[in-house]
Amino acid sequence: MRHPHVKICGLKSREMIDTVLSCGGKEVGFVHFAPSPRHLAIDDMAMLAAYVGGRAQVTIVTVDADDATLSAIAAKVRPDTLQLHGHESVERTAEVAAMTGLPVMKALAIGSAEDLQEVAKYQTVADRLLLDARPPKNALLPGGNGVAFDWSILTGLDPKIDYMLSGGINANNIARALQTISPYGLDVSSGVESEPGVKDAGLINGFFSAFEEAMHSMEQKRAS
Ligand SMILES: O=C(O)c1ccccc1NCC(=O)[C@H](O)[C@H](O)COP(=O)(O)O
Repeated sequence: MRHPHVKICGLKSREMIDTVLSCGGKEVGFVHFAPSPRHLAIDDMAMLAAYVGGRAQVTIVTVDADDATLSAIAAKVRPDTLQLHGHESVERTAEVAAMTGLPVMKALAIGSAEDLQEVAKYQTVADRLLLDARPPKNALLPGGNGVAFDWSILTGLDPKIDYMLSGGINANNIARALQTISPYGLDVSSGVESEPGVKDAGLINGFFSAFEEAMHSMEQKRAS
């Protein structure tokens, strides 16, 4: 049984990075998208990435960013992964990977079984896929909205395709998510916030406890 790797996204401070690392988080995400309450300037992301210092993977979230922005992120922040969370086409995704030389994670919105066709297209050019909920109507952000989708849709996915599950995951639903599907990674943001953009150490600890408990009880069930 695989033990998914957890990414906590939208971190903005050293203190919260420390909390995530002490809980066993393997990846941290910084958001570079001005309308987001989690937005960070490139220099601030570079400072926090240096603070992480290889203790976890660093992923930078961008939304339809231009070449100059992506090049500046690659040069100054030097993340492990660039997350493309906008309407980047298959061609643009390949272009960004070639231009920056960085592994690219393409976020795809999932709302129905038809959306799995997009997964098949993008998995040929993206190093990783993040399967997220469709943003609610009139949402200002394409991600980080705290909404979940029907995870059972993903049971129709080719089992050879690795993906990170995202969208509305929290301490209360993580057990159900893991009973439904087996992603290689989990991505959490709003579920560990006290208000949009404000991470909460208690909620981060609570999420990791619920995650480990869910894994433990599934492993015990398998063994019995
Ligand atoms: O989090 C944001 O503010 C954000 C803004 C613009 C594009 C993407 C954004 N977040 C991307 C993420 O990877 C989130 O962690 C993911 O959508 C899950 O968020 P949530 O449903 O809040 O857990």
